[in-house]
Amino acid sequence: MQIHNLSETPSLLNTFMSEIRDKNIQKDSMRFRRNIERIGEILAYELSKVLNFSPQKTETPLGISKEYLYSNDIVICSILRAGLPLHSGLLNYFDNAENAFISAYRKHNDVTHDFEIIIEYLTCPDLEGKTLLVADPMLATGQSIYATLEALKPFGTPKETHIISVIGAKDGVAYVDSKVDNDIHLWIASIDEDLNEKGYIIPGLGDAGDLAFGSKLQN
Ligand SMILES: O=P(O)(O)OC[C@H]1O[C@H](OP(=O)(O)OP(=O)(O)O)[C@H](O)[C@@H]1O
Ligand SMILES: O=c1cc[nH]c(=O)[nH]1
Ligand SMILES: [Mg+2]
Repeated sequence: MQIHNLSETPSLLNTFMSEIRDKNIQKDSMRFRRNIERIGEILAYELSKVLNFSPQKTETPLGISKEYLYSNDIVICSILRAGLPLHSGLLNYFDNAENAFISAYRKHNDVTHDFEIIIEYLTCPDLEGKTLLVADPMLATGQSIYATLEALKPFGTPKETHIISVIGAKDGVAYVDSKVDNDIHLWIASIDEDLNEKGYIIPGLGDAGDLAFGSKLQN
């Protein structure tokens, strides 16, 4: 896997990262969602640099300009729920992308303190020859992302695959790296050191789905 860890180069992104992690600022759920969306916009811009570009003529009021425009057919697949604001950010920049949604969530067992990945819903266009972006803000153990990539296989073979995430745990990134092909890209804003016993990223930010959309009853 080709890992692009944007925290290696300090930028404006750090301001948004600091706000989503801050235990007081993150309580403003509208700001939290918008910051995840803004991070999605930055990740979209960064990954756009490795797309395929071809020259196109643009007629200005005064002449002809040559622009290099990307020609990839993009499909954005987001993991519910927490993936939704990240999805919006990506879609803000990739105007004509097709869209897929999957409900790969972690079902916690309060007795064993373990969880399993449950996939109940998946809607996806044809992926054959397309550029697939799989978006989830939190890459903790990496099991949700990996389960999603496996679940998408019957929909066709993408030309290229990019995983888009905001915060990953070192071990989760290593897990995904061990499971996927070398040519898959990971675009991520930060890779944190640890995971706790409940599978939360440390220092991380807490529960991204709850911060964006409110707490849920366990089922
Ligand atoms: O890398 P993993 O260990 O698989 O964990 C990451 C997953 O956990 C979170 O979802 P969660 O189950 O909390 O669902 P939610 O989005 O509905 O809150 C997060 O959004 C990822 O999908
Ligand atoms: O730290 C974590 C891990 C998984 N999901 C989250 O929302 N946060
Ligand atoms: Mg959650």
